[in-house]
Amino acid sequence: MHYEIIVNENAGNGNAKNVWSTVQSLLDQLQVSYSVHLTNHPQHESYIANKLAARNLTNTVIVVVGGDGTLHNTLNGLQERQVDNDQQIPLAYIPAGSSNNFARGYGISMKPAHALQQILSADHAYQTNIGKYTEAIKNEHGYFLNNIGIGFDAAIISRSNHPSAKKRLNRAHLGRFAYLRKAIGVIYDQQPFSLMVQANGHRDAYGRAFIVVATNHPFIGDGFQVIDTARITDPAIDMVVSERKNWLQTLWVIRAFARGKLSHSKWARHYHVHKIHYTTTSLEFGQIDGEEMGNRFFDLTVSSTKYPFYQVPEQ
Ligand SMILES: Nc1ncnc2c1ncn2[C@@H]1O[C@H](COP(=O)(O)OP(=O)(O)OP(=O)(O)O)[C@@H](O)[C@H]1O
Repeated sequence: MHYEIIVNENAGNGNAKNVWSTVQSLLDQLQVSYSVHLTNHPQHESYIANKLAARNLTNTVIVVVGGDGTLHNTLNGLQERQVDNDQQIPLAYIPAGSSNNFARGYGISMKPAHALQQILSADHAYQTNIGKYTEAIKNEHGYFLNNIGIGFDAAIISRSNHPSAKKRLNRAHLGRFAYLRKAIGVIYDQQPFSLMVQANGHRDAYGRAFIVVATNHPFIGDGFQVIDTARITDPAIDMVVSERKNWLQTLWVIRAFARGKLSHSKWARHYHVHKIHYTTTSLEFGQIDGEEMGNRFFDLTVSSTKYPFYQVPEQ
């Protein structure tokens, strides 16, 4: 097996550089066949992946060393070229970002040497559920590994991506704390919005939506569980919608979110479906796998598909 390795050394506030150094010395020691591609600007991984897919590689695994954003962009860069499922080059992942939610959802060790072992010991690709979306207003389509959120969580990401804030708080290892602190700020600023959801032949109208997250597994933000029962092994899409009624109820919702119990709350609606369509009628923040989608209108259809991962999941 040959490994094409895409490394975003900037991920995890630069921690990915150390991770890559550990992984590289192990690969050299074990005399593994590999090539490395270091990214040097945002989205570069998408371009590299696209070029690799054009080469119709066989007996090759594409390994991403970075965070959820680097993995997301790599997957989408590959899929732009890979029309047929039998062309798909398997992926693998060594977490080196700040959140690493896909690693939590799939069962990949946070220890680089162990994550590498999960790759090198694999003897087949694991067909893994991933999310698929189309957005009708901007005529976009793509894939996600973790989640798509509109409103609350996306507004938090937009704030957290302010470079000074993220670096300062991550350096102090206050990722989860920072996330919740931003959440309080977002509650002050964010207006509830109208949302129409169609699933299983039913239509639900929400007048004061606030949290809208479709997810492939439980994890979001800095390791919070948005829907604790969601499983990557389940091909269904889980989505939670929570409305904002008043201050007390909103704080209760945030408390449930922080404790990983939001989807069980009487203030949230949990969908567990194969396909879901939803629209907003106002400009809202969106995020996909922690990457900003911008402030925009949404007309989304979300379902699931599969992608091969050449990595043994941890139990
Ligand atoms: N060389 C680079 N310099 C700056 N940004 C880069 C570079 N290479 C990739 N990027 C961009 O960095 C962004 C964030 O990467 P990523 O999400 O992997 O790291 P992270 O934010 O630290 O981790 P996580 O999402 O797990 O919290 C992505 O949008 C990616 O395109």
